[in-house]
Amino acid sequence: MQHTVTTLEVKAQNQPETELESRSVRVGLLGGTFNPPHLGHLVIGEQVARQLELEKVYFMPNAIPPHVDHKEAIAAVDRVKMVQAAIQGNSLFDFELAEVERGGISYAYDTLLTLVQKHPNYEYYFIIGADEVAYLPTWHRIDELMQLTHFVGVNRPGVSAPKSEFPIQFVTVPDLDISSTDLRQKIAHHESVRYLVPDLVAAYIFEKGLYQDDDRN
Ligand SMILES: Nc1ncnc2c1ncn2[C@@H]1O[C@H](COP(=O)(O)OP(=O)(O)OP(=O)(O)O)[C@@H](O)[C@H]1O
Ligand SMILES: O=C(O)c1ccc[n+]([C@@H]2O[C@H](COP(=O)([O-])O)[C@@H](O)[C@H]2O)c1
Repeated sequence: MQHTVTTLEVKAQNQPETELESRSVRVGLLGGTFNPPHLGHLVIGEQVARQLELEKVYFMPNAIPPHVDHKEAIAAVDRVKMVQAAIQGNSLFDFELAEVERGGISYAYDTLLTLVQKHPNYEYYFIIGADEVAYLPTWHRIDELMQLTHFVGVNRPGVSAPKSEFPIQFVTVPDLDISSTDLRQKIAHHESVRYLVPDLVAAYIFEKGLYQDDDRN
């Protein structure tokens, strides 16, 4: 069963919302399952924010990723807490809980409709890895989604240079060959994940005993 987060215990950690609300702002959105979040996510968030001069990058854990054959992720509450731990200390980073609070399959189109209504002065840049760029044509209501957000593609090791029929902006980031899948396997096999995930995320994983069971990874 997928759990949803119904209460938001932690307020946005950085700039007060009121300050951002009063002017037009370019913000990044890094959607993901974050099962678990890792250094690859942080590097792409930082690089895109700096290179495109975004004011914030919102890390947005999904509820159920819209893939037919996805493996069940761990509880949303754990993924949210790991994301919050991962982004600590970077004033460019914040988090967005629209998808876990909504629950169900997290179609980006539904999310952006809500976010654009909530923050009419935000210009969104949805960040996706090269692996996801190829699937963009299959995204739910992609043509309408393109009217609600820009897309930013970033390179990812092992994935050939992506091309897209859509007007995507590409940003080059340092290659980090890290994936959540690989991390889950490493943890189950008692291999080191140090310097692959932030220390606070590793501490959370081991305190909660996450990803120990190989069958669920
Ligand atoms: N090392 C990386 N380099 C570039 N992009 C990445 C990297 N890791 C993740 N991304 C991108 O970040 C977004 C969120 O990723 P996600 O949470 O699914 O992590 P993941 O490592 O791809 O997970 P999994 O291995 O479980 O599929 C996706 O658009 C993905 O392509
Ligand atoms: O809206 C869609 O149809 C859609 C299809 C595939 C992926 N996404 C989103 O893209 C982000 C990256 O996906 P994933 O599976 O790599 O974590 C995440 O926020 C997903 O919810 C969205």
